[in-house]
Amino acid sequence: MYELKNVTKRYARGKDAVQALDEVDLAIPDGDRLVIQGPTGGGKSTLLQMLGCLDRPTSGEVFLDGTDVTRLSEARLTRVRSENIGFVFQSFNLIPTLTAQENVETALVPLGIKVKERRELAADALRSVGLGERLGHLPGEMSGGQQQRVAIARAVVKKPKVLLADEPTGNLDEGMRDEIMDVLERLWMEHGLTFIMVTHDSALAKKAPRLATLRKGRITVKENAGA
Ligand SMILES: Nc1ncnc2c1ncn2[C@@H]1O[C@H](COP(=O)(O)OP(=O)(O)OP(=O)(O)O)[C@@H](O)[C@H]1O
Repeated sequence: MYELKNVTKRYARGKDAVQALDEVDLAIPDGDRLVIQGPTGGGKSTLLQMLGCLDRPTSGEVFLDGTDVTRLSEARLTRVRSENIGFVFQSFNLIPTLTAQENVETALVPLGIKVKERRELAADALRSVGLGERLGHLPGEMSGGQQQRVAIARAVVKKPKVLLADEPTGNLDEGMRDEIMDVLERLWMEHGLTFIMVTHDSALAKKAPRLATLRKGRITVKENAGA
């Protein structure tokens, strides 16, 4: 469960400041599926960074399961992130010299899981996204859709509570977009994840049960009865 209270984020830009988030209040219950959209520069990625504990607000509070994460030390914040939060980005961010299995394993290293178990968990996660035959492939030997599935396996292998996705289909053609969304929706249903996705894709936004729109750092949220 997330609760954002009065979250403001300002970035310094030369002598000026950019207000990327402007007094955002937002509650996200466990197991929610929330899509965030809005014009470019509206603050979507900044909001995702706050939710992902990748950055701190200039002011305001971000509660994750009752703890104000803005007050945690860097070390505790890193721990919260590596245990609870999986990320999927538009650019798959895989390590090109590591195999699919090794890429997925990297998410388990900070959790102190032993090598043998890491390998097994990574293989299971890759099978769950339909890549059981590709464990030893390098990213460069896979299609964009397959690389994104590796990135999804890496995000969910630690069984996080929360999955954050920033334009996960932005680099993919339409066929692959549907394939990736099917994988994400299945994982959301199977694992009871809280799934928060930024997308410019209005077809995907229409399917979301809850839709947040960010414009000039200000948020509005509406339930999507048609989804
Ligand atoms: N690290 C930074 N330093 C300075 N300004 C930043 C930084 N990150 C974001 N901004 C500014 O904050 C505002 C919000 O940016 P953000 O990336 O959150 O928007 P967005 O809605 O994700 O945009 P897009 O759809 O183009 O990805 C923009 O004006 C952007 O230029």
